Amino acid sequence: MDLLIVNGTVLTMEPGAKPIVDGAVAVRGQDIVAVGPRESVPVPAAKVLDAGGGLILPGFVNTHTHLAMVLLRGLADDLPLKEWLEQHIWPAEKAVMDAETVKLGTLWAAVESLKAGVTCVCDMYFYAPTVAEALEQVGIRGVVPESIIDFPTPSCPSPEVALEKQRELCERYRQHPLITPAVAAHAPYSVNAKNIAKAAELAEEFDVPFLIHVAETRWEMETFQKEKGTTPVQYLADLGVLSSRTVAAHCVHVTAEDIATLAELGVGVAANPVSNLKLASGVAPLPQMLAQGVKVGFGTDGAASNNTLDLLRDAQIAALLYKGVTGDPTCMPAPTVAALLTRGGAEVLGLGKVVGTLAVGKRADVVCLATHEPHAVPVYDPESHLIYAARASDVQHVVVNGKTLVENHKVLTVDEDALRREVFRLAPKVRGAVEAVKAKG
Ligand SMILES: CSC[C@H]1O[C@@H](n2cnc3c(O)ncnc32)[C@H](O)[C@@H]1O
Ligand SMILES: [Zn+2]
Repeated sequence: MDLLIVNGTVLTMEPGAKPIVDGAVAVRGQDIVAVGPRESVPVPAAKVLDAGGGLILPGFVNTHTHLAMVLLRGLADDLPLKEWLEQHIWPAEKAVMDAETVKLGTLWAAVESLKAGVTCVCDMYFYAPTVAEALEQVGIRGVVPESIIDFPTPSCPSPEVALEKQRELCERYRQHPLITPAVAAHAPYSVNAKNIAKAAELAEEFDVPFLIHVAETRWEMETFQKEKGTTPVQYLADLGVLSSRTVAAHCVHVTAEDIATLAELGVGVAANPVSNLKLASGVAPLPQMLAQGVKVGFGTDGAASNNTLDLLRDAQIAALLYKGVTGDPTCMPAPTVAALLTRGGAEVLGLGKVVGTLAVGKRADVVCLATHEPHAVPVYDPESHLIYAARASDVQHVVVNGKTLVENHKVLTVDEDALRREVFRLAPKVRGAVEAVKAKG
């Protein structure tokens, strides 16, 4: 055996499975080869990870983020989405996001993600090959698209170039163990129908995820109703671009008919509760979506609107938020939320057969969560603990694709201190560049 993870309660997150007290997970190469009570799991192993009596569970799956935007964290707060994007974020990206900056931002974001228990990220940004290179360097699993918008982006002077780059990426990364190539179109209000259709066709041709922001704000919903006489979801459905490979980020402003359409077409929804709250975009009707059988996972969105990549925090806030808005304490119970954080996210990304639960034959993406700090003692119910008490800082060990990437809170694959120094060095330049752009008007 290559790796044995022992001395913890195993939460497999397989549907209906009970926690395994004093359980173990055995790993050979990239794969889980045994999960069960300690005495049932084969020994010896080349390496043993001791979970210290805590929890052993699948890594969290971040279904929607913009990794390199960690470099814009806290640069524009307390604004609505449209003003935030058009007057602050897009000018900032234009000024600073070259390939080198995206590489640094993505490395830093991957470190933040791993240390928060996230083993799989679905990015949506620019310079996809650079993003993929950074994720491989850290060792985290990723869905990586090149993104199309109807205006020049930091990596593509035109939508045509973006489409070419999307094709090259899909060809280069098919069959990669960690990187799933993908195609992204920014949103139905920023990409015209022809380009959305071309991007979706490419995703279909390569059978890769198709990512798009959908129905994030009231403005988007009202604009579509006024100008096209339909909702953003129906507009995309009528274009024929929604399918089981679609990852629709947000879906805050959706009608009952939209929810039925999302369910019928097998669309995955990446819900971003914290970003939606911070930008005052609204609250996505997740309980209704789940009741109708829509696939749902959680996303942080970028760190410029969250302002962290702590996906556990998104799940925990969601668990409380829906109780608050419905007045029903049984709404979004801990087991449901824990499932969305892991298995649900994997299903949204089309990776449900690969990761999302601890099961024999799946890749070993595993998190060990310490439960000895005062806020974590005692633990009666592991799922309750995860959703109502645990903190990202409890993440002790992280394994991705069978490789130990974090051991005793330390990232092993990259030099965190050196990256921190580089980010500190870059931050004043980012601030300066953004202020210069704003001063120009
Ligand atoms: C082509 S995707 C990257 C693009 O999206 C921008 N972005 C970041 N967060 C959001 C959001 O919540 N809604 C819409 N667009 C967003 C990001 O700044 C990049 O320009
Ligand atoms: Zn987003």
